[in-house]
Amino acid sequence: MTRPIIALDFSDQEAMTHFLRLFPTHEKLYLKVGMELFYQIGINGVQTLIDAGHDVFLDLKLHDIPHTVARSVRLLSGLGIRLLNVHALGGVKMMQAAKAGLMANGSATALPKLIAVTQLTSTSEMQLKSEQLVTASMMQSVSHLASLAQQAGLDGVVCSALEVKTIKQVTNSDFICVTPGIRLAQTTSDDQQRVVTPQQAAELGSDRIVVGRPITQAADPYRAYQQIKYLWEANNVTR
Ligand SMILES: O=c1ccn([C@@H]2O[C@H](COP(=O)(O)O)[C@@H](O)[C@H]2O)c(=O)[nH]1
Repeated sequence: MTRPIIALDFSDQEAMTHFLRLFPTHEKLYLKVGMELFYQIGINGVQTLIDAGHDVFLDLKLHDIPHTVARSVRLLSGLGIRLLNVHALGGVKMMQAAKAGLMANGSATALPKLIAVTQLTSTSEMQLKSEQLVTASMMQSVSHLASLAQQAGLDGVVCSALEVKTIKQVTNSDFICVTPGIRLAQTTSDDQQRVVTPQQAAELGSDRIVVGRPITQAADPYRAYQQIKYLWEANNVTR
């Protein structure tokens, strides 16, 4: 069974440590370190999480010229993290460079899976048209970006669970779909636009769900984690 990935969106190590102390020490978690926390704890902080037995998704959404992304991915690939991502909007050449950077890492640790963010789950269909001037639908844009990521040799994408079925049709069933934008029914969506419940994500075929505020800002984060894990796993028979 795949555990939900918990987005550790905290501003410093102290807040992160306080949060992790709410979980039993034997519980090995799948944790996502994003930009906010990484800028504070850096590579050493990520190493601390790995040394404690947790799996780590380093969500830095790299998006720069191919040379810069390749060198960054090469460096980050040796940390022992499980997942690393770039932005598909950087283009095929940038994603190919990222893959080449990954393969050029000579460290003995297992290399992470490399995935690409398609359209952020905080982007609505309306924003796609009015701000990005994209005339295609959200589904077309996301599945096109997923095809480009596959073409560049990446392992999968970050998308909304709403797009998983179409992505798997245009790529293949093994192409990994990691899906944030998860909310329990009848709760706030915050800044997320393309949102589903853990049960829906499972039914729609997500490979991994990413959950932040519904756990980190819950009155009882461990209880919220267990509830979401149960709802996800109970509906997810194949993973
Ligand atoms: O399209 C994307 C890509 C990444 N994220 C990240 O996932 C979490 C979601 O947090 P919530 O509090 O559950 O909304 C957050 O760290 C984002 O940076 C995303 O939401 N959408």
